[in-house]
Amino acid sequence: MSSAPPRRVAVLGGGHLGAALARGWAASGLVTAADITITRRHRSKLDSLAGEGFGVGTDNAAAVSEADVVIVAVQPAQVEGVLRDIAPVLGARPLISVATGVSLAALRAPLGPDAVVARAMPNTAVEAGSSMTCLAGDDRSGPALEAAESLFAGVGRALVIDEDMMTPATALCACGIAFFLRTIRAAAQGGTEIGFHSEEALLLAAQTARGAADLILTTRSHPESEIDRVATPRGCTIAGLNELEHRGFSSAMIRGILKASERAGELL
Ligand SMILES: NC(=O)C1=CN([C@@H]2O[C@H](COP(=O)(O)OP(=O)(O)OC[C@H]3O[C@@H](n4cnc5c(N)ncnc54)[C@H](OP(=O)(O)O)[C@@H]3O)[C@@H](O)[C@H]2O)C=CC1
Ligand SMILES: O=C(O)[C@@H]1CCC=N1
Repeated sequence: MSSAPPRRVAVLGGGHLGAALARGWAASGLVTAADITITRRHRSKLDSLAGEGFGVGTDNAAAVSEADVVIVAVQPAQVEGVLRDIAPVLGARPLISVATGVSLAALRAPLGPDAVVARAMPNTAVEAGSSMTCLAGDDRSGPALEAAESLFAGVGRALVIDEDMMTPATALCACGIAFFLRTIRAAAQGGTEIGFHSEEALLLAAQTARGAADLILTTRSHPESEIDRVATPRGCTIAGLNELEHRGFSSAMIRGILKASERAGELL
């Protein structure tokens, strides 16, 4: 069971993921917007988050000083500089990095060996409370891993994995949401070609995708068993499925995941 979520959170790096995290935690009720401070260098780009009630600023060390837990959400190559900024004030606060490819050892290098750090790999569905987030820590991560479990379980599902699986997790979950989004978009495009207005086609495709995911998550059955229940002999489903496979659908998805994993492993 995860412990109570931290009261005050500093999100260093209010870009796409940092903003999604802040909004997801506030929407879930896990942390109030006023207790989340988001930083980035360009203050004006934080105006809309400030308007939503979040604390915003450009001073990482000041944000850390007022927080119970720190989230690092800058690009991988920017992590080291941010950690150097905050090293003098971090103390024993748990720090969770969502940066791709930045190891626990690399996080501790500028902070010192006793820094309480963990890694998280969520996807942008944190904003909708529906992320799949993988977490990793080691024997010195204690409170950081606990804070990560409670924060990320509040905006989807969280699973602790070995650190050496964080790169594959990046490809399958963090990049993977883009692949499923493209699949939904493509299905909607097909829907429009067969007669639906685009907004209707998108709704139908997205709810159908959600249904497919819910079937697997609630029944724990295998996708192929579920497909067998849909595909009536000589019917339209098997005709469509076989056409997808003739066009390389499964192969394209598998290759996309492999490529993303390969690139994720090269980011630093
Ligand atoms: N996007 C996603 O879906 C996912 C991303 N990740 C990881 O999350 C991290 C962020 O990715 P993403 O949100 O896409 O990237 P973005 O480029 O959108 O966000 C990074 C943000 O960091 C800010 N930043 C840069 N330097 C500093 C600094 N010194 N202090 C404070 N803020 C700073 C930038 O703003 P400014 O220029 O104004 O400073 C920018 O808004 C990456 O490491 C990525 O690997 C992980 C999982 C999913
Ligand atoms: O594309 C990227 O590099 C980041 C990491 C995973 C998702 N977005």
